[in-house]
Amino acid sequence: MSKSRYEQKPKNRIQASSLTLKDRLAALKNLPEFLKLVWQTNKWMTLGSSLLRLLRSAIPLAILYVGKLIIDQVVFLSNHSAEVHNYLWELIALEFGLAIFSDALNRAIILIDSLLGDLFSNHTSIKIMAHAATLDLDQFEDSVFYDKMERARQQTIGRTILLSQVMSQIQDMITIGFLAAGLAVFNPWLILLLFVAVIPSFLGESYFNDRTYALTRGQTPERRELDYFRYLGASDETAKEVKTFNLSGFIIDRFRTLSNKFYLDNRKLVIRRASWGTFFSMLGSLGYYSAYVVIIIRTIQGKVTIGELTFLAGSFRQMRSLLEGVLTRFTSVSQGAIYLSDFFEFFEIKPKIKLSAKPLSFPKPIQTGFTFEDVGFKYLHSERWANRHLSFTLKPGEKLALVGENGAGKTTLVKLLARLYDPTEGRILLDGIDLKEYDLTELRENTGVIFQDYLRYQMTLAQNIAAGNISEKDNRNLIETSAEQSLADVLANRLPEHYDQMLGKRFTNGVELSGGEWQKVALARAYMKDTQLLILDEPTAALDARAEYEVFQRFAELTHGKSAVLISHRFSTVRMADRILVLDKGEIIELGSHEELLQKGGRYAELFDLQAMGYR
Ligand SMILES: Nc1ncnc2c1ncn2[C@@H]1O[C@H](COP(=O)(O)OP(=O)(O)OP(=O)(O)O)[C@@H](O)[C@H]1O
Repeated sequence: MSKSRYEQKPKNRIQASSLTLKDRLAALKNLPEFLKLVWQTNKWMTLGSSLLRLLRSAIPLAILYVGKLIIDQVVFLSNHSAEVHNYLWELIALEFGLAIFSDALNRAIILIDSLLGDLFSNHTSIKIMAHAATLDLDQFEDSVFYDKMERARQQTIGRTILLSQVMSQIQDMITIGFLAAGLAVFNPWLILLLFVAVIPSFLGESYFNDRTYALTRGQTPERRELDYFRYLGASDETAKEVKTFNLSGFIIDRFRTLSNKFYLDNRKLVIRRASWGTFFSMLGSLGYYSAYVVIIIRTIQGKVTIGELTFLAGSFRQMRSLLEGVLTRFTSVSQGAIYLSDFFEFFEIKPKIKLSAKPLSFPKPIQTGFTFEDVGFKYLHSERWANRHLSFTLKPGEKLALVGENGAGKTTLVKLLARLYDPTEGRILLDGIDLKEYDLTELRENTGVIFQDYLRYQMTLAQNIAAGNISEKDNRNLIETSAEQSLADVLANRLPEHYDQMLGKRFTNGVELSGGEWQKVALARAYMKDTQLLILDEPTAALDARAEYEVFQRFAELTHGKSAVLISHRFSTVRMADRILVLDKGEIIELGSHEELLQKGGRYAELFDLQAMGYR
């Protein structure tokens, strides 16, 4: 079996089990791409936030320096019993002004960050949805892919936090630069002492972040299971079955076991982290007080003034907390940068269905029809053939019914016809040319498929019908005609808000429909497009006998001249088709008209008699 694109190890893949500092630094290379994304989200806000932060980063040094001047001035005045003159008041006013300015800058930065964060989160969510839309059906059916998409999706909030973290990181580093320059003028050794005090704490943080990351990542599949049980246990869609089968005890037990396992795993790590964190923080305080002692001794010796003492002690204290912040934040920034790998990797996943370089236009009308040439198909990760050795032609205008037991491969066949998958072996031709040569968008526009597991959109009736051809969502005439054709118009007339009625129970004023009513609504989608091929996969299973009869009468009239494939277990429906294709274990065992197959006395005749007997 060939390896799928997303199973291969991408170049920038970082293995989760052991994350070294090198890995973390390597992950930082995702940041330029990330910042580009931020820039694309909103240029002006990005620029504004950067400028304000630059300004803000110079303020601590300025305040400390003005503070030193004030204290020196006060000491001078008190030693010389001199008159307080304007200079002191000016300094105090300056410091006051700086404090107010700094506060205003902070608020402006928080404001811009939160707005930019919202926009950024919307921007990336839209990008994820847009990319997911380009991928193939079987990629969604693969759990490896699904986990990756989940991680890319769930990290939306994480990425928004990362945004302000990266910005703050840059700002704090510039502030440290300013403070270090000030400190270096008086005593460069203090800076060295500072680093020695802070680095153990950084290494500790870094180690524990690695463990947390590895743990969280390793838990992704189980977390999905946990989310699923949470949904099963408390959702309108599951409530009915959970109640009648009395499943809540089972669901709660499973949830409890899983969530308890997470709790215990996490608790161990959190406790170790807290203990080591306390120890490292003590080392930091030791460093600070050592420096403090050095400065005090030098002040007593008269080598620095009292003002300088406060300046140095203040600078040192601020630098320590900034440096600790920067180093701690480094681990979360690199953490975020590693999660970004998941995000960017998701965008590296390419659809497997290859588009033709020079796509052909869909033929109008179809000349010779769709021809299956020894087509076989295996689902991803499956060793079994779902379809094999399929050879037949669906002629233009022909109505073909597919018959076969559960799992015989009927739905798979129509998915191949609609090019939701490409055959594993053999070819499907349209008018003698491989289906792969045709423009995929045109192919989709010219084929209408209603699957047995169609979606019940929690939207209005009109929107539910318009889903069949969303470009016509405002074409009320078309929507109403489609509803008439599928018999959904009676329902529309009955609903209080008619076509604007919200369906389903999820949103306010929603009305729940019966199974058959939903099916009529879904069927209306088929009539929204003037397609050349229509596929109905068990479209009438939930309809009552009269409705089914009428639906098919109309279907035959409305699709006159068009090709159609019907899947049904009801022979009253099946017999209306021009030809019937009988599948068994993915292979064709019979093909012919109702009369021909009855005469043949094979599987079709046997199944037909079986059903007919039930009605006698
Ligand atoms: N997404 C999938 N991934 C893997 N295997 C699948 C998938 N869908 C179907 N199969 C398998 O392929 C085989 C054919 O399934 P298919 O849905 O085509 O049958 P069907 O004839 O439409 O059945 P039914 O009458 O029950 O709808 C089955 O054995 C099924 O287990």
